Amino acid sequence: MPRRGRDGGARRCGGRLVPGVLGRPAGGHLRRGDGAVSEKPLVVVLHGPSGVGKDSVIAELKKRLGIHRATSSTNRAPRGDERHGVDYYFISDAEFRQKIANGEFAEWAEVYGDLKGLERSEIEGPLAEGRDVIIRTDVQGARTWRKKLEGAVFIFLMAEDREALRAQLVGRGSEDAESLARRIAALEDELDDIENNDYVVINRHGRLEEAVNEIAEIIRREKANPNRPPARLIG
Ligand SMILES: Nc1ncnc2c1ncn2[C@@H]1O[C@H](COP(=O)(O)OP(=O)(O)OP(=O)(O)O)[C@@H](O)[C@H]1O
Repeated sequence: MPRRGRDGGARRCGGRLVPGVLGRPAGGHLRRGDGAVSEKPLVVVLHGPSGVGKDSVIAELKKRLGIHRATSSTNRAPRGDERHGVDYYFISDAEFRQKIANGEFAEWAEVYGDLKGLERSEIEGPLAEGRDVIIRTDVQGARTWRKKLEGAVFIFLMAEDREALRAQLVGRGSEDAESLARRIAALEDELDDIENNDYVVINRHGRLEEAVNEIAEIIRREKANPNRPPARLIG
């Protein structure tokens, strides 16, 4: 895959990643050979370590770009101030299983005893309307989406200091030993996956806007990229 960016800019993977700020301002739409402007709706898959700022970034992107945040469904009950249609679609176990049987999920899994999945309509519906979609996931989800999505852009959101992420997990002090070990293993798994993404964006402390600007720029550029196949679910 081609590298992008200069001056330590966010780069296309394919070798060693050097994250940072995109190297050059984008120009207008890229043009195909026949002169047609390519401006296709995009699917972005965003993942990164726990607490790195995924929700904060997506909330800003929604405000700015109107991108559709793909909302997962679950058979578990809402917790705390979780809201139906915002955090998840909270549906009954029977309804969830019926949707599995109907082939309505693009992907689903049992996670610590709860069923969670993303319906195809959460991706295909907005795309059909010409809207961009962002999927928030974890590293396992990213691995799955790489096989199930064509034309999607994978962004890894990272903190400026990987040691700080470990320290943050340990320092929370709220976890029992088993849960802490699980979270640290998940962190290592996320970090091992960095090179499999198209871009790495750093969310620097106190500089959320820069990370949002960078991702907005990636989206703008990738939507205009004539070499990117139209985003679609495979199968
Ligand atoms: N650039 C930043 N500077 C300072 N604080 C930030 C920044 N980005 C996010 N935060 C804060 O860090 C906390 C975690 O952010 P957020 O919930 O967006 O992360 P997340 O990756 O979605 O977390 P999780 O994976 O645990 O759901 C929030 O309190 C948020 O306000």
